[in-house]
Parts: sequence; C-alpha cells; structure tokens
Amino acid sequence: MAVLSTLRRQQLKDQLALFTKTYSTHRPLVQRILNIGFVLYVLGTTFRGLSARPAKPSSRAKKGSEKDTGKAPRVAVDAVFYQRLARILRIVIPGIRSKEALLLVMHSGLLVFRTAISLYVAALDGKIVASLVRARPLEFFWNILRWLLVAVPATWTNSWLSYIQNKLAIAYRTRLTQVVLKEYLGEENEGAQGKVYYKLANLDDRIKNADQMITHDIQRFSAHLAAIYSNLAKPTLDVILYNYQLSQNVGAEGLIILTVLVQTTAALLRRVTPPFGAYTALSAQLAGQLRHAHSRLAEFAEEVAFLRGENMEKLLLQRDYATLILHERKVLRRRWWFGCAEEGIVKWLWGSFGLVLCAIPVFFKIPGAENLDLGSRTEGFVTNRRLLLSASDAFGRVMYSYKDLSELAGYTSRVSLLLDSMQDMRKSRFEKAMVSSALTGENAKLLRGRGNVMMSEDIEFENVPIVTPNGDILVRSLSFRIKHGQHLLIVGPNGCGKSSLFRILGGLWPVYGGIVRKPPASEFILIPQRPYLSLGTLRDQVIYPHSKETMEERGITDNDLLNILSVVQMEGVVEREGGWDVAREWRDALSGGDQQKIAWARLFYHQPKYAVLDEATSLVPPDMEGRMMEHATKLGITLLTVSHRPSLWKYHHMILHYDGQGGYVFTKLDAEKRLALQQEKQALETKLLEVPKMRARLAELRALA
Ligand SMILES: Nc1ncnc2c1ncn2[C@@H]1O[C@H](COP(=O)(O)OP(=O)(O)OP(=O)(O)O)[C@@H](O)[C@H]1O
Repeated sequence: MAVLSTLRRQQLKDQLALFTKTYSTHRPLVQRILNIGFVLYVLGTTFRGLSARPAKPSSRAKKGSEKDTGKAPRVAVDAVFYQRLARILRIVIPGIRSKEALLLVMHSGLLVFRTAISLYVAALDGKIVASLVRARPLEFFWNILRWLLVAVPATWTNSWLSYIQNKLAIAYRTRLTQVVLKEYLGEENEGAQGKVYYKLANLDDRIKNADQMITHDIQRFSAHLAAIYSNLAKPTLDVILYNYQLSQNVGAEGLIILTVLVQTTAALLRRVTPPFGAYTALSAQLAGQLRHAHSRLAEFAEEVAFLRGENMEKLLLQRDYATLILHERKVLRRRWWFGCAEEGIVKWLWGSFGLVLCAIPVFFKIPGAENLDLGSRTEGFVTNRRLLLSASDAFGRVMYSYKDLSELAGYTSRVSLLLDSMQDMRKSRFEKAMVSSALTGENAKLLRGRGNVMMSEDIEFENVPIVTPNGDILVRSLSFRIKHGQHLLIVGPNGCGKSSLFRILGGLWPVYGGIVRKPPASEFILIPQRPYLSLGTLRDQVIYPHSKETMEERGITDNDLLNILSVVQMEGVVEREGGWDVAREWRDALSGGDQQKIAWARLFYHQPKYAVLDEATSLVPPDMEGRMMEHATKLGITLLTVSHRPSLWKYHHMILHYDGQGGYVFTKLDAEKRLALQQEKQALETKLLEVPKMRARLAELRALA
C-alpha cells in the first residue's frame, strides 16, 4: 500500500516537473496570448463599465416626459444618453477637418506622449534606486540628470494639455451657442416656423428658463465634454500601457489575478454609485428656477415696491433657495460617503493588492523567469510599484470618470431638451397643459384641426377660431374682412380675445381652422400699452430693429429722425438726453407717455402697411392721440386699434365688437351715430339710477299726503 502511494506521489512529481518544463519553454507564447487577452479584457470591461450601468432613477427622476417644471428628466448613462450625445457631437465637431477635430487630434497626441513620458519616468525611478542599492554614484547622478531633463517635456505637455482642453470647451460652447441662437431667434422673415423664443415661453410648458439653459447649461456641458475626453482617453490608454508593461515585468499571471480582484471590487463600487447624472440635471433645473424668481423680482421691482410685497417675495425666494439647498445637501452627503468608499477601494485596497503583486517575483520562482541580483530586484520592485500605482490611479480615474460621465449625462439631457423643444416649436408640436374643456367632444376636434394662412394685401379671417395656448376657445368661428386703408377698431370686455387676434396675425399663435389672408408679418408693427425699448442708443429706440447702417442705407438721416420726433412733440428729448448716440436703460429714463410716443415715432420711421395699436395711446393726451392717428393715416398706414376711448372712434371705418361670450359683431363704424347712441345710453342709465330714489320719495309723499 505504502509502495503504491509513494509511486503515485513520484508520478505526480514527474507530471508537475514535466508541466513546469513545458510551461517554461512555452511561457513567452503563453505570456503573449495572456497579454493580448488581458488588454482586450481591460478595454472591454472599461467600456462596458461605462455604458451598461442601468438607469437608476431617483424618486424625482422617474421615467416620463421631460419637463422643466415638476418632473425631472430621465438621466442615466445608457443608450438614450449615447444617442443624445452623438447628436450633439455632430454639432460641436462638424467634420474631421473642423477646428475641434484638429484640437482633439492634438490632444490625443499629447496624451500618448505624456503616457510615454510616465513609462520612461517609472523605469528611471527603478534605475535611480538600483544605482543607490548598488552604491554607484556616477550612475546615480547620470540618472538624476536624465530625470531633470525629462521634466522639461513633461511640464510642457501638461500645460499644453490643459490649454487645449480649455480651448476645446470654448470651441464646443461656441458651436452649440451658435446653433441654438440660430434656432432660438431664427431669421427675420421666417413666418410660422420662426419665433421659437416666443413659442417656448408661451405655447409650451417644457422649458421655463431657456436663458439659463443657453448660458449656464451649455457652458457646463461643453466644459464636461472637453474634460471627459482626457478623463477617459488618458486613463484608458494608461491602464492598457501600464498593465502591458507590468505584465512584461511581473508576468501576466499575477496581473490577471489582480485584475479579477480589482474588477470584483469595481463592480461592487459601481453598484453603490448614486445616480449623479440625475442629481446634476435636477441641480441645474432648481438653480434655474431660483434665478428666474430673482429676475422676476428685478423686472417688477417697482410694482412689488408699491404693493409692499417684500415679505411675500422673500418667502418665494426662500422657498426656491431651500429646495435647491436641500437637494445640494443631499448630493453632498452622498458624495461624502461615496468618496470614502471610492478612495478606500481605489487607493488603499487596490494599492495593497499591487504591493503583493510586486512581491511575487521576489518570493516565488516563476517558471521561465530569470534569476536576478539584489540591485535588479530592487529596480524591478520600484519600477513595478510605480507602474502599479499609476495603473491603479488610471483605473481609478476610469472609475471616477463614470461620475463625470453621469454629470455629462445630466447636462446632455438639458441641452437635448432645449434642442428637441426648439425643433418641436418649429414643427408646431407643443406640449402644454390644456383646460379640461379642451380635451373632449367638439372642442377636442377643433383643437386637432389646422387652418390655412395665405398671403394677401388685405386682411381677411374666414371661419377662424380664436383659441388660447391652453385650449380655451374664445371665439369658435370668426369672419371679417378689411381692405388696406380701412382702419379697424376692436372692442369688447377684458380677456375676450382682442389681443389674441393680433397674435394670430403676427404668426405667434397657431391657426386651428379656417383661412387667414394677410400680408406677411413684416408688414405689421405692434404698439402695445408698454412698448418695448431695446438696449442701445436713443436712435436705436426710434429705428428698432434697424441698425444705424440700415437706416443710412435707406437714405434717412438723424435730421429726418428729428422731424419724426417733432410729430410726437419729442424733439427736445435728443438734446435733453445728450444726443442720438447716448445709450441708457430707456425703460427707466423715459416716462410711460414718452415711451408710447417713441413707439409711435418708430411706426412713422418704418411706415409699415398695418399698425396694430393695443391701448397704444392710453398714456398720451387726447390732442396728441389725434395728431398721431392723423399722421399715420397720411402715411398710408392702416390702423388696427384696441382701445376703450370713444375719442378714437372717429378715426376708424370698421368695428369688430366681441360680446365676451364667444360672439361678435363686425360692421361699419359710424362714429357720430355711435357716439350719439352712446350718449343717449349713458343718459338713460343715469336716469335709471335715479328711479329707486324717486320711488322711495314717492312712497314717502304718499304716506305724508
Ligand atoms: N400665452 C398665453 N397662454 C395662455 N393663455 C393666454 C396667453 N396669452 C393670453 N392668454 C389668454 O387668452 C385670453 C385672451 O387674452 P387677450 O390678451 O386676447 O385678451 P384681451 O381681449 O386683449 O383682454 P384685455 O382687454 O384685458 O387686454 C385671456 O384669457 C388670456 O388669459
């Protein structure tokens, strides 16, 4: 029995010796196969790790439509993210010959160069320590000199890398901003497709603060995109090169065991990573809401001050601030514990694995590997340790870049939301909460319809419904026609749809049915009760939206502008304010009446076919009102006027009278007759008010008599 077991042991020993011998002979080939397999594995797991993380929506970021208010957008590093990113990448890197592509190539070249330098420095490190251990001063100083020399390209490369990264961020931002502004403001005469800035704010609920998206979010997106490339490309390259080098030094076997351990812990870390992408998107949204609340206060400061609304405004601002801070605190807490877990695993756990790996060639005899002296072993240990630290740092950065990628996903979703919404505005696809009556029966049918808009000299509405953006039907079917030169007066109670008619004429609101015949929107000028005054000089206010160059091209001089101002008796303003080229916040510098007069001067400068006057004379005296109306008529401008002032009737030929219940009357306006009727009506109403008093007196007299 004992002989049998000795025989078996001997057999096993022989088999092991044979295996070791065969392995030693074929080790170079095995190593090569393992190396290639290892590199492929690292590449595969790195990218799988970056892409395959399932969407983990936070309680606020559940699946659903992306609204800027209420629900947070769906954000994860998933297929949707990569689709969105690919679309934006086509914008920011328009071609392989673009400036951005060139910058990326330069960046990539520098990244490779920097890794090569790091590899060289790792080897040099080992050599320096080996020369110390071997007590060879000349070799030691020669290596130190090489160390100093390599510092020159190393620092040069690092500076260039950060310079190019920042340049890339600016280039991306510029491309995106240009595309977004082109869509947002469109071209001057684009018709129904344009005016995206108006539609986003009025006809759609998805974006409440486009300003923040165009300025802040695009900037953050561009910075993250520029950073992600170096945060991802460099460590991935490092992981491959360092590990390849390491596997050459310590043998691929140990490295594979190490990788299995690293990957297992990395998978664990990934599982517990909070959804940073959704957090970023929500942060941006909440910051936008707070900014919006502040800008509203600045805009309506006078109104709030007179209403003594400070406390209420403070409450509103504090509410928005608290919501933002609550969220930021939550994110901070999650970042804190995640940071601990991340550093513990990446730096310390992986570091200890690495040290063990470096010790393998010292403690164990690897078949096929040559025997080394103390100096070479020390050199190998120092080089390998440095390579390992760099490799684990690189792998750690690949892991960290998941966090960056999540944040990029957050900003990508914001930018995509902006791009998608703008595209939808151009195609008249709106997402707006509708009033309940708009969702069923006849109303829903009407809202599904679309009318036609045709070009014409005159204005004609043929069975056109007037519908507000939230589906409220103000007039079911409106028909009227005015010829050029026939001034139209529009009257009716508040909220009946007087201004809405102008919004349809200006191409701002969709036409849900019938036919609208009208000149292009460029033939209309609107003067609202509170006219728009742009940023710029006094001249700019009168000629808006023309520039000084356009004005001169039209052969108009400052003197002509002065004559125009004299019509509205405002020629004095030029001298008073310090000339035509003075720039001010004109909303504050001019009184309400003067602002209206400037808007009329603008009308006389442009001389369009039609003027839309929405309570445009409410702040000027009656004599000035008449003067302006007569001058407009003399210039051949047809007036479409909304006004409650009977003094304006005499300047109009037709009247469109809404009853406020969805009905209307369109007829000739005989101002004198209407005025007489109005006076008679008022007299009767006054008399009627006296009746109860007369009745009471009569009762008294009856009692007394
Ligand atoms: N952007 C918008 N989104 C939703 N509803 C709107 C919008 N603009 C106007 N409305 C609604 O459309 C209705 C008609 O508004 P419109 O401005 O035409 O009234 P109006 O007849 O001019 O009233 P007023 O004499 O008070 O100015 C109102 O109920 C208003 O709330």
